[in-house]
Amino acid sequence: MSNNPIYLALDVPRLDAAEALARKVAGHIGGIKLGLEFFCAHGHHGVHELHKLGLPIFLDLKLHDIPNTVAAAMQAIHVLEPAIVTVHAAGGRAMMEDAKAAAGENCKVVAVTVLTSLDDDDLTAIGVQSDPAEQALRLADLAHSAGLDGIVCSGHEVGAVHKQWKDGYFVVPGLRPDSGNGNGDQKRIVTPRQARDNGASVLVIGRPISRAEDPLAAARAIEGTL
Ligand SMILES: O=C(O)c1cc(=O)[nH]c(=O)n1[C@@H]1O[C@H](COP(=O)(O)O)[C@@H](O)[C@H]1O
Repeated sequence: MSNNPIYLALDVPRLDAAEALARKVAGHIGGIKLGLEFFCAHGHHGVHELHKLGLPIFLDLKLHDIPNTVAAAMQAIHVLEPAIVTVHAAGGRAMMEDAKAAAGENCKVVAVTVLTSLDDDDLTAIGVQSDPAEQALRLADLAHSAGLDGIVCSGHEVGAVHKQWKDGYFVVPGLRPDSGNGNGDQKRIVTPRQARDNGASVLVIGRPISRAEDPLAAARAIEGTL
């Protein structure tokens, strides 16, 4: 497996376009992240097609349901041999324990803590009194004690989480290489280099590569900053 921490988020609607993009930048990424948009549109077939590139697949399904349902969903994706799968930490300890127990032996299960699209006000609006940093730490603790491999958080929190969970596996999205890139819907952003320096294991990058005028040049440039 490559040491390159960049996982390209293939949030593009067409399968042929997703394949072409991944093929173009394959030498400058360490894996491919297939999320809800991709999976809802292309399902197992799409994942099988992308496997042909020979890169590790991160299946970002953000599972969040009762433990029995999440465990069954984990079993249903075994055949896709994902390297990483996401669940929501807010699903609770039992859900995370059952998700991990149902996962394949070589599959890391990581828990989303606080989405990078949320800020303090958004948390208040959903009844969370803590700020994103406190909430991410609390949910990281819960994920750790439930036996998960790691968590998903922003580059702002990953340093503190890393301090208390030394051998955790930390997935960091919400990355923008420079101020020229629009933040879009992301509210808690850092640069890929900052995330790496703060202890990220995986850097999830989508639009800064997929929407770049020249995706290959963008991927190369980001890789060069690490
Ligand atoms: O689990 C994720 O990957 C994820 C968690 C999170 O808190 N924020 C977040 O942006 N993501 C994903 O990371 C990717 C970020 O995409 P860009 O903002 O285009 O780089 C998307 O595929 C999101 O679904």
